[in-house]
Amino acid sequence: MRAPDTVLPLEASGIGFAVGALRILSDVALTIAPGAPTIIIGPNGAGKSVLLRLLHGLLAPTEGEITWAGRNGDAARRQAMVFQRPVLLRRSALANVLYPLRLAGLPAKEREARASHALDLVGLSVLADRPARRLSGGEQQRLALARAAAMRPEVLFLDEPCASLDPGATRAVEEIVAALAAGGTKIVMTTHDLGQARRLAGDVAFLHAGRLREHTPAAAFFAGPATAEAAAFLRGELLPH
Ligand SMILES: Nc1ncnc2c1ncn2[C@@H]1O[C@H](COP(=O)(O)OP(=O)(O)OP(=O)(O)O)[C@@H](O)[C@H]1O
Repeated sequence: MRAPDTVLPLEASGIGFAVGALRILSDVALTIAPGAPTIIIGPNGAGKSVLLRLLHGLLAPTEGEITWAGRNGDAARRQAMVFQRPVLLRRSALANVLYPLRLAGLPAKEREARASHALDLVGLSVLADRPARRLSGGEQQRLALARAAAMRPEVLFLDEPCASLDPGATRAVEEIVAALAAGGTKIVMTTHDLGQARRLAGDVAFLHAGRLREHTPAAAFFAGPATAEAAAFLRGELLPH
């Protein structure tokens, strides 16, 4: 059950990110509300990963501000992120899921119940004792999702979670993402895969050249994007920066 003290909506107001003279994101205003997944799409180099890292708090914006439920500051305990290439400990799959739960100070019984449930959710219960780094790429990504899910985040950021996975492993990850979303976790995810965006998105944020060009409900976006750039992107055309 969702705690009443939600950290959503997450609001980015006029955020920008620059490294020296290099401007990576400009003037992004985006509200992330509870509900079906928010999918961030756009061409290579558009700034999708940087935007996700800013929202997650791994990077600090050089302009503008980010608030969680109208408050400034750290909502770190209520959100988690899974990266394109999961970083796993040299331990068993189960130990990888248990580790952050221990760091969070949860009692042993709770840790074990959550880890077992999370491994079950991603279909890895039978591989619980296998060294995590010996799992296949798809299994490692599912394990990373289990580890994040076990923390019961309200918001889960996923940066291209299927980038190096084959279609079968991709479908498996999508099913987990859909199950988490159905259970009330707010998913915010970047992807290159338009089919995946169509399958999962409640709303779509389209980034191009460091600017947020559209943020609309998915059905409206795919039926007819409002900008010429998004229309060209959907047609598979290369976009100039
Ligand atoms: N710390 C940094 N210093 C300098 N440039 C950076 C830094 N982080 C990102 N960039 C640049 O900012 C731009 C946006 O990067 P980002 O990874 O967000 O793009 P993306 O939309 O996720 O692209 P892709 O689809 O290829 O993963 C790129 O040109 C990248 O090289």
